[in-house]
Amino acid sequence: MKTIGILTSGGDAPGMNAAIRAVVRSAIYYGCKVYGINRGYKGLIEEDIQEMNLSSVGDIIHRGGTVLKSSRCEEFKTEEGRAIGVKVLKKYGIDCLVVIGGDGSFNGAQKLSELGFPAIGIPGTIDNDLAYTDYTIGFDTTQNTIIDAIGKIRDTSSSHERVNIIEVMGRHCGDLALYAGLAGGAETVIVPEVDFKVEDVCNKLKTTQKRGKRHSIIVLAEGVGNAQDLGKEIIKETGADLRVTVLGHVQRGGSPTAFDRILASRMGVRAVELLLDGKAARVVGIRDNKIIDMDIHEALSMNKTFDKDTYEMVKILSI
Ligand SMILES: Nc1ncnc2c1ncn2[C@@H]1O[C@H](COP(=O)(O)OP(=O)(O)O)[C@@H](O)[C@H]1O
Ligand SMILES: O=P(O)(O)OC[C@H]1O[C@](O)(COP(=O)(O)O)[C@@H](O)[C@@H]1O
Ligand SMILES: [Mg+2]
Repeated sequence: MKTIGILTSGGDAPGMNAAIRAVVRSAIYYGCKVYGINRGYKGLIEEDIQEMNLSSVGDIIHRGGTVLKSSRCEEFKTEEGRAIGVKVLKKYGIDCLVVIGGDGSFNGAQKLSELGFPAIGIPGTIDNDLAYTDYTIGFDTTQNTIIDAIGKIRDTSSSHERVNIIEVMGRHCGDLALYAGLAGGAETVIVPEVDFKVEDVCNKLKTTQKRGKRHSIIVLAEGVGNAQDLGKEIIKETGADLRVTVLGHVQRGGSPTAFDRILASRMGVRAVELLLDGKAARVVGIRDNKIIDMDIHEALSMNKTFDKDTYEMVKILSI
């Protein structure tokens, strides 16, 4: 019988609970013992741990956030911090660890593996910034939250014939801006992966205004820069009546979509199967709708390619 530890780390993401449920329920089904580690690596170092049973994960599949709580923990980036972590895992008799988080959390899991402690990563981040997987848990829900917001802003933007800049999350990855921009019918999408000129944005506004389109939605990825500053430059150049909305943490919450719940469930079960097979230092992902797993070092060394075709398509569809 194996003893599995599970934690959630980094920015929370809708669907993390569905992944926790899948790991706990499938592990118990296969006869394992499961310990939930609260507040990510911070809770590991501080020994904030409890055993989980089938009902610990009851009534959570539909809930956003993470019942295990999450954190960012600087101490775990140090050798000393990780050594404490490994000592605590051993003290509880934990044989292997499931880490649900993003690129940063996976770096932590990789370091644990280098210390000889078996860890498996499940991608939970709204950013969709991991190259080895088509989707991360939470990305779909957040896209839907953003398009809901774009729709509402569009109503007032159209009534007042305004330009609205909507700043969305994604750290250094433009996926949220790009796909939510496409689905929300944005006129302009600005992402960190593609250089842009304020002049081009203004020229587009002038062109569309000439054909009678008086409102415009600009979706800006946070990694590019400040939405207020961009707004000021556009007003200076065009005299537009312009408003800025920074969506912020509303994007991280909410009940996960069916897509994220199903993805999380499939990934959680695969993570447990890997551990039962004695596999370690691997991450779970999805490609072409098939659940895959790969070496964690390999996954983290992959560079994400930006979907330039879709970016060009947004331009064509918004003229
Ligand atoms: N290089 C690293 N070595 C060890 N742990 C790391 C490393 N990078 C990040 N972590 C751990 O993972 C946590 C979450 O990382 P972060 O980048 O904030 O979020 P995410 O995992 O969602 O990308 C960090 O606070 C830290 O505890
Ligand atoms: O929770 P915080 O500290 O406000 O961090 C905000 C950042 O976290 C995210 O929401 C999620 O990023 P991670 O999944 O990498 O933690 C980013 O999109 C955003 O830049
Ligand atoms: Mg990240």
